Amino acid sequence: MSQSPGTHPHTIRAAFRGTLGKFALDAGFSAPAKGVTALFGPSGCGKTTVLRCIAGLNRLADGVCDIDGDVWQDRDGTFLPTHRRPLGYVFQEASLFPHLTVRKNLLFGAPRGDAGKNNPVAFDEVTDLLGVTPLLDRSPRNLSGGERQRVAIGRALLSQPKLLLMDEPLSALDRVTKSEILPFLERLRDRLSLPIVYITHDIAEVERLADQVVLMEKGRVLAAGPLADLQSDPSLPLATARDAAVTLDTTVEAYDRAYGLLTLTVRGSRFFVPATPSPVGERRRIRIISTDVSLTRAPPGPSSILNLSPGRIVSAKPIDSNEIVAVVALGSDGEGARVLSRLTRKSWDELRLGVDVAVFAQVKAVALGPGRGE
Ligand SMILES: Nc1ncnc2c1ncn2[C@@H]1O[C@H](COP(=O)(O)OP(=O)(O)OP(=O)(O)O)[C@@H](O)[C@H]1O
Repeated sequence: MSQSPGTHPHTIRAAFRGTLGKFALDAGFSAPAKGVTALFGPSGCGKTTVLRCIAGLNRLADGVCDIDGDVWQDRDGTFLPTHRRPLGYVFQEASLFPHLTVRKNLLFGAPRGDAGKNNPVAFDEVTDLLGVTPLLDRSPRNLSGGERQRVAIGRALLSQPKLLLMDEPLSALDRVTKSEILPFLERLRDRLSLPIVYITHDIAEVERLADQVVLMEKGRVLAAGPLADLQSDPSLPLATARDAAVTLDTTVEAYDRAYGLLTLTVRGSRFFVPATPSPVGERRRIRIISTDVSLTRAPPGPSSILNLSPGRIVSAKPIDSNEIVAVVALGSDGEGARVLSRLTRKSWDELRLGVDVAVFAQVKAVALGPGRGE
């Protein structure tokens, strides 16, 4: 595999331009080679095509694919065939070998003997992370859809990839099974230092899993960057959507056992959230929906709303003739984490709000609790 001083360690660089049938693709992005990078956009915008180009399954001559310092494709004609690219690929539906046990399915494609001596991903760790240890001696024939998909993810991981590609891995599953698998994917993201490129058209999956997002539309990249940056950019469609939200990665500061409330800190603020106990220092991701955030100009009197933070309006955009979305940077210096507040134009006018105006952002704690923010 070629590695030269001109390459980009710790980075995924992918850019592909060309046509497939009638479809024109001109999509490029760079992202840190760690955590989950979500390719997000409507059906038919080219997400799978980009993933297939990264895998070497589609070949566009005008293409660059540089994964953590290794060049898989370049405009000078470099093009590694798929089997020489150390990647795992998880599809919408798991295709397991029906005549092999779960254990043999998992080990299929795993390096053996000397080649497997220094495997960074250990068998026991993967089966434990994915909760498939009790299934090892079973046949895939009698596994549920969710169990099959967890085995398929395990098999991809045990091939010891440098990059894991996942193409809508939850879309064939029902809502309950999806919500059962999401915590497994969060654990993979948090415990393994393996970059994942994850396709979805479901914003809820992006909010739960993504560290970076590549926003696609009609074969092009609209924007790419850290999830919170894209969510709080009013020029992008995420911020003005009816269900717009920001996700904040917070740290557990305390737990109030008497009231069942976690205190979570984030740059410029802290939030009280109804939740089960979590160890101090643990990372916790919360989701704050734009319609749950209200603004005041002056600190309010006694209120049932537990979460109150000073901040500053940094940008705003009309959604239609009646509603506006404001981006508020939290903290007394107005430099902290950003949240969205969706409000009526009437409130906007009556409070004389505008960019650079100091405000207090309020969020009910119950809006951040189980089933809402968590
Ligand atoms: N090899 C090909 N030849 C012709 N057209 C193609 C080829 N590959 C993809 N396309 C077309 O490119 C477009 C983008 O498809 P792609 O599957 O990448 O979109 P997507 O964003 O992943 O959509 P979905 O979420 O529905 O899977 C589609 O119109 C598809 O028909």
